[in-house]
Amino acid sequence: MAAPRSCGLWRSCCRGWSRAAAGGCGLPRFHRSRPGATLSARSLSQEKRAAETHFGFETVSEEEKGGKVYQVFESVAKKYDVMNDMMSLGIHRAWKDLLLKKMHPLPGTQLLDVAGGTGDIAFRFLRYVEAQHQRKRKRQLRAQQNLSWEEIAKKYQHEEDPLGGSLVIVCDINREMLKVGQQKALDQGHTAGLAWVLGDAEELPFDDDKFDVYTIAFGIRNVTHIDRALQEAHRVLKPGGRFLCLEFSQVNDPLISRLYDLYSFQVIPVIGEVIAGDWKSYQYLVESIRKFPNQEEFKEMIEAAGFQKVTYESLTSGIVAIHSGFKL
Ligand SMILES: COc1cc(O)cc(C/C=C(\C)CC/C=C(\C)CC/C=C(\C)CC/C=C(\C)CC/C=C(\C)CC/C=C(\C)CC/C=C(\C)CC/C=C(\C)CC/C=C(\C)CCC=C(C)C)c1O
Ligand SMILES: C[S@@+](CC[C@H](N)C(=O)[O-])C[C@H]1O[C@@H](n2cnc3c(N)ncnc32)[C@H](O)[C@@H]1O
Repeated sequence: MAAPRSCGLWRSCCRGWSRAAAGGCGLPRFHRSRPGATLSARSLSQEKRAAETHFGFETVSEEEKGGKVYQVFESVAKKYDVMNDMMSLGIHRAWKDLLLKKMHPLPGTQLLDVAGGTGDIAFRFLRYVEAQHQRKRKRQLRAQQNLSWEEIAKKYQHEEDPLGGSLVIVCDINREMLKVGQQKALDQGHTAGLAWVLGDAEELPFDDDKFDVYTIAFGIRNVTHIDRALQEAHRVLKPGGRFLCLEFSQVNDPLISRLYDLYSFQVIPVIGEVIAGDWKSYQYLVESIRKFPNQEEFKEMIEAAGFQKVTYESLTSGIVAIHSGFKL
């Protein structure tokens, strides 16, 4: 795959995006009944239940959820980065750095960052591979004996790709989040090795076996059908490729858990209201965290999607966890 030089927005033709952007319409794809099929009262009520899901603590239909999630991120996009620093006192940066450390990408890595939003993982990836590439080049130069200074200077001047062929695609369902990310990329001078794609985690607009690494940070909690997003992750990874997910998880220490609940429910929505004028979106954030499966349950879901050697590491007493798996 050739590394795109531009960081323009590729609009995917994926149906999922247009449905969510339009506020949710269309039939749930996996719970449709066959035309003409007669359903007993019991199976009818089962169908109804199956098409329901949650949006925070609220019960909503599966069709509604995508539109509601879209509105949340459309609303918070402009204040998203500042809110994260404020609410987490900058701790989210350390969690994201740890994700990159775990990934340890080498020059040439093709990364798909799903629900990539404003590009935090993508920019870290670019900085990481660039530093790796520099180190490799220095090692090679040191290993070569008897080079003249002209030869050394030439090697530095003719560095055609500082990323060594690496590429990151940021894929997100929300146009506003991507717009903020693109502006950040310009401000931080990231132009090469980066592409932005509008697309749904449940229906990725990419061919099979394309990427070395798939990441999703604080994104999978918002997806309507987590199992479908995991299957899509498995499909687009190359054999040998790695899945990495950074997500809120379950706090295991009872004392920390009480303080955490207090902070989550009493402080976070207030900060949301004061800084972003948006209580509801931050209430959704803390509620959606409580609805997400714990470390072990999520590990099982990743395994059910076909990943092997699935492991996880809990960070900050389990407030978040990084799950890892391989397509073998
Ligand atoms: C709409 O959807 C979203 C919007 C977004 O902006 C972001 C996301 C996705 C999230 C990220 C990208 C990550 C960054 C965002 C967050 C971490 C915000 C979510 C935060 C929580 C769910 C709570 C946990 C927060 C932390 C661990 C960060 C550190 C915070 C503190 C140490 C607390 C600071 C203390 C004060 C400000 C004092 C005032 C507090 C009170 C009076 C309440 C009582 C609180 C305490 C006594 C201390 C708090 C204790 C804890 C947080 C638990 C223990 C902490 C540790 C083990 C370190 C998105 O989807
Ligand atoms: C909390 S943000 C995370 C952004 C970024 N990964 C980070 O760590 O800062 C969640 C992102 O998930 C995106 N999202 C929600 N549902 C999605 C879906 N079905 N497909 C792709 N992205 C989705 C949202 O638009 C939003 O940008």
